[in-house]
Amino acid sequence: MKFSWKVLVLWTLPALIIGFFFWQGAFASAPAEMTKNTASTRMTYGRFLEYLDTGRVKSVDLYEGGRTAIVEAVDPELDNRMQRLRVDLPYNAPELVSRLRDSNISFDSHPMRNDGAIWGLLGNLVFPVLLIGGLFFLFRRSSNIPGGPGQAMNFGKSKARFQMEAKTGIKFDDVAGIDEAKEELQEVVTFLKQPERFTAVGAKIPKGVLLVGPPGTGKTLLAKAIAGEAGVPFFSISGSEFVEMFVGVGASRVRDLFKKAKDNAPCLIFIDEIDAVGRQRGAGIGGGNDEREQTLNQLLTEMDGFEGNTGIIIIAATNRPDVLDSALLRPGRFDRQVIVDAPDLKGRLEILKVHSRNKKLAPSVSLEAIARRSPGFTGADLANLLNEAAILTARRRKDAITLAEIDDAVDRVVAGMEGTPLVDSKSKRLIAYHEIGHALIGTLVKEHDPVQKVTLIPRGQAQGLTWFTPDEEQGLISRSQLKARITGALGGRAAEAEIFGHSEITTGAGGDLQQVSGMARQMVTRFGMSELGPLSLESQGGEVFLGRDWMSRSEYSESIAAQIDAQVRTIVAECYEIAKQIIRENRTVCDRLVDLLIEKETIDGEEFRQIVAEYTDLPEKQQFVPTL
Ligand SMILES: Nc1ncnc2c1ncn2[C@@H]1O[C@H](COP(=O)(O)OP(=O)(O)OP(=O)(O)O)[C@@H](O)[C@H]1O
Ligand SMILES: [Zn+2]
Repeated sequence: MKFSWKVLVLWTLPALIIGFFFWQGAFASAPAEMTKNTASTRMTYGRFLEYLDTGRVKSVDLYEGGRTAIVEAVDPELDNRMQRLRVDLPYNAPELVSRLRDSNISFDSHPMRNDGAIWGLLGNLVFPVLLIGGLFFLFRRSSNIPGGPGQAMNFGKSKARFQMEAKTGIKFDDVAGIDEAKEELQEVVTFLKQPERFTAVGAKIPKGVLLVGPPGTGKTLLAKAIAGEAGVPFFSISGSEFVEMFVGVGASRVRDLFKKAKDNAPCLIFIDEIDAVGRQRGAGIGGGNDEREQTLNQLLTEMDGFEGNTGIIIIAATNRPDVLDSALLRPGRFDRQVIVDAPDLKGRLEILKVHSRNKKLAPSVSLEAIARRSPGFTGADLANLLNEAAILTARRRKDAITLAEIDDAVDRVVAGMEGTPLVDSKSKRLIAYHEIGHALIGTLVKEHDPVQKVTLIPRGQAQGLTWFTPDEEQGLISRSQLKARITGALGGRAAEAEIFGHSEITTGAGGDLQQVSGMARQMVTRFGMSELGPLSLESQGGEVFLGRDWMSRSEYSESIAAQIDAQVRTIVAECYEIAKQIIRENRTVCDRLVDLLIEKETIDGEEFRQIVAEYTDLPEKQQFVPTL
């Protein structure tokens, strides 16, 4: 943190104040009773009751919240002399207290010895706490003057956790690569800016739009751009923040949010992750979640409670539209859906243009090459990629980002941080065979995507990696392509088993097998590519289609489940056999590639294919591979 007087004053002043009151509190109420609260002789509780019954007790003083009594009693064994005795009482003896009150024994109850000091201290703390609270509030206020450009204001963390930005400062130009979504939402800007145009001809302005798409595709950004273009305030909250532990809190947050929004209309409300509150009611584990349902009901009520021309538009985002309660999607609520998907090649190029505006790129770097190198990247990934590349450039003390940094940044975004390679050892050899297994099968199976590079440099969780260049914008995927992918993914395990023997296979294939099972299962249940025929048997969420409704997996018959499992197993077994066979038949080139990989740590796709081609014919598709 940078040094500033404001911070110094804000922290030291309260500290001094607290210190002062502690010091004062500790002395202020050192009680005078301390002297009375002592007695050297103890008496058991039973004895005390006996004394009480026989009328020997003259006075009782309770201390320490009723846990200790100092009793004055006459002791017959000591010539009826008065004695001060200390009795430890069983905690909280209310009958005793009422009995003493009703008797004519002198009875008093004192705050405990330290009670006095503690209460005094607490009493004295209330003031400084209020003072500090006030100071912080002032500080927050002064640094968050509403209306400042792009300023986020958090309305009282404890109550409504929504953010408000008076001006988002984001324009449609800042959002790229999702042109269709932008076009559809252009109209929303007009709803906010000129509602008269619609109401004049009797059109009902929609209240809610649902943005559907995977994380990081720019849904939040798009919503902010709408607010920015329309020049209206932007309220945002995440669905997960609505739902709290305490029943009723979520509903009251919804109420607060809409109240604030109405006060600031025209404006835009953005609810991220709406599926967190908007799941189908009564579908939760154990019959549902009262708090969530209450929150959802409040949201529905609020949405019904205002007219479309009030100037409030609600935009919600989710990547699971299928789990949403159908009440949310009815007319008058989120009745418009806009898909915000991961960008295609052209889209990625556009996004890269936006995010490279303020970055220094070497002339040799073409954004198009980066776009080609990053299939499947979302807008957030691309922004992250360029930033990582810039960080690497700075670390390497270069003055512009070159292809080397882009390349490393891609690997980093996809697979995580680079680790230190293993020294030559048996396990390094095994990993090399595993990766070469993937790459070799990827190269020799006809329908597989070409190898981009194989490396033994660990990244993230992986000890080695094989990269493939996916067929750009391929669209539909055929059954044989899926089987080729499964075979390739099994290549690592197949090589381990063929070379080192079944007893030496390792956990390194765990991730591969997960992918394999996922793909094979989808072939059977989603794409109707097995002997079970062209049937959709399972939704993405793991639900199963039976007759008219989607049901959870446990609801369909054991026999269907068994048939699905058998089909999945057949596909995987078949692919695994092919993979092992390819390794067996190409053992010589496999060994040579492993030696080379251990020596060089990385082999690029072109070199890899050249070496393989010396031993065997490459399938046609693999012979001409565009490189970056
Ligand atoms: N289409 C895009 N154009 C430009 N930048 C984008 C785009 N998509 C994402 N980004 C960048 O990624 C960041 C994160 O995106 P954003 O938060 O909008 O994604 P999201 O879809 O809302 O994700 P989530 O569902 O995880 O909230 C943005 O701030 C922006 O820098
Ligand atoms: Zn693997």
